[in-house]
Amino acid sequence: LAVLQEITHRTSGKRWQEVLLSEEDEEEALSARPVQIVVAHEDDHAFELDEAALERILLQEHVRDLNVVVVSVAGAFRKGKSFLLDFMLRFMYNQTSCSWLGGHEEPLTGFTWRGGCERETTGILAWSEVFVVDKPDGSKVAVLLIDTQGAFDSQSTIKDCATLFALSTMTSSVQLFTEYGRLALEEIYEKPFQTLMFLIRDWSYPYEHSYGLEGGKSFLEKRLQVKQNQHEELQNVRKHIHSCFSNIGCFLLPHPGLKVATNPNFDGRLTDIDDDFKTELVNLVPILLSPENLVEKEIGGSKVTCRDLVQYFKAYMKIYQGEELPHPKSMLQATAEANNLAAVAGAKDIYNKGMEQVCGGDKPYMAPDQLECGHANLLQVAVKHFRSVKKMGGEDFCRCYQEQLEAELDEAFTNFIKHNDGKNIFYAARTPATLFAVMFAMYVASLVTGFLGINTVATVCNLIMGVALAALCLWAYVKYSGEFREVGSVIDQVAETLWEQVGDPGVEGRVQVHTLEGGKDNWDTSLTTFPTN
Ligand SMILES: Nc1nc2c(ncn2[C@@H]2O[C@H](COP(=O)(O)OP(=O)(O)OP(=O)(O)O)[C@@H](O)[C@H]2O)c(=O)[nH]1
Ligand SMILES: [Mg+2]
Repeated sequence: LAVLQEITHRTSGKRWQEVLLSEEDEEEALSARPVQIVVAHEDDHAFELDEAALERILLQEHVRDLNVVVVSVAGAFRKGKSFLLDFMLRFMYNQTSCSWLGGHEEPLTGFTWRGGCERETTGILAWSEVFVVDKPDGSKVAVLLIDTQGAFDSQSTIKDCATLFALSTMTSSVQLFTEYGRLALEEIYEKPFQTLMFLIRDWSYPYEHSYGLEGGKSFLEKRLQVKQNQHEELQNVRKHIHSCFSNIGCFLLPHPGLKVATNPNFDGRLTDIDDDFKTELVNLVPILLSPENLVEKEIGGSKVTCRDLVQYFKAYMKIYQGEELPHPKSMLQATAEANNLAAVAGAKDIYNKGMEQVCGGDKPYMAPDQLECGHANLLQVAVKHFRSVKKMGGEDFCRCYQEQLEAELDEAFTNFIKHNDGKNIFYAARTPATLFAVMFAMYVASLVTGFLGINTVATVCNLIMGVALAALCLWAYVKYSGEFREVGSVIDQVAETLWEQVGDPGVEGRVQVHTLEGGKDNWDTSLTTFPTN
């Protein structure tokens, strides 16, 4: 569920306090701390995705295949976004307890927050621990909390703000967001975004609209009404918002009290916060985060897993690298691209897991034709999975990615073959056997030529025998110690070439043919005896 975005709005002379938009997004975490996943470079106003940090969080074994619920907070700077997120963290850590709000004297920690008028959070941060939650329907989901740089501060350009909004909420500036939503609608006929929650802080008119969700609902209905005499742009924004989100809500939060707002020594402890605020906070956070209310992130009508989310992040980040704000169409294209890449990653995972079962590291050597058979089956399963995932971008676009998938699986198969061959002790013994054979041949040759009196040839034979012996000793040392591995592989290569020239070309031939022919579903096992080339 929920991205929260603050916007300040003035209508009919009244200040519409800070509004926090809540929507559904993405992410998860590692060892309980905020991790910078998008770094903001101040000098050139560029943003950079820390892919490694993102992957460390999202590709953890226990969460990567779970559908993700991303709760991210976006909005104007200095409005208490990080502060609010820290209460969400408290809920996530203690949700079974009714006193999840924490001890009265406990300072508030988690995402860094502070008082003052200078901005604090820059770029985008994710909580390193991804929470795994059991939903009432029995499914498990991964919940990721995200904090974003505040908008409209004195150092950021409009593009910076729009980029961050768009990245964290996939919506950012209303124009970009609604426009994107409209394009996505044309293609998939479903609402592209899930939940949008406006959170209005410091609400001072409870006598007109009461605090909480109900008051927020009546207030929002009034504000989102489309009226005939409204400017067309205002009308469009209102219509678009409804057509883009499956669920729109609004929550009115009271002022937290003067200590929170003005005391420089305030450290977040509950005793310093007004009771009204705490009461409403206890109502608000479960609306966003309790298991029955968690809404999984969907893109193009399909639920997104943590693994998929990495692809989406990369794709969206890429299109924001340019000088200009991206056209909504390129955002849609990026979504289609990430859609397909995510499906490729999922299919590859199925293949790799399946192959691990068939011929993983702890499995003994298996006959090449059985291995090929396993590969052909899993290739089919993986491609079927890829095709069954709902994707945007059309058939031709999808076909390119299917080809990419098939090529990558063939490459993976080549590695599985090598790995399997490595388990064959006869295969492993090829180098010493060849060297022994060379030594023996040279020994016999030197004896014969010495007997016949052709001493030069005999000397050369002896020399070659000596070289082969030295190579054998060196090879044995490399294999034993693991040092000078390059020298070891040169010796292996030379021995392999000799083996191919004189010995059985079958094994190597099979590997070679594979690389050339890989990808065919109905593998012809008779290829195993094809000669090299
Ligand atoms: N008036 C008011 N102040 C609040 C509220 N919530 C938090 N604050 C205060 O707002 C100040 C800023 O909090 P932060 O959480 O650092 O704000 P932020 O939006 O993350 O700020 P940036 O990271 O700079 O964008 C702190 O002093 C909080 O005590 C609220 O609901 N109303
Ligand atoms: Mg902050």
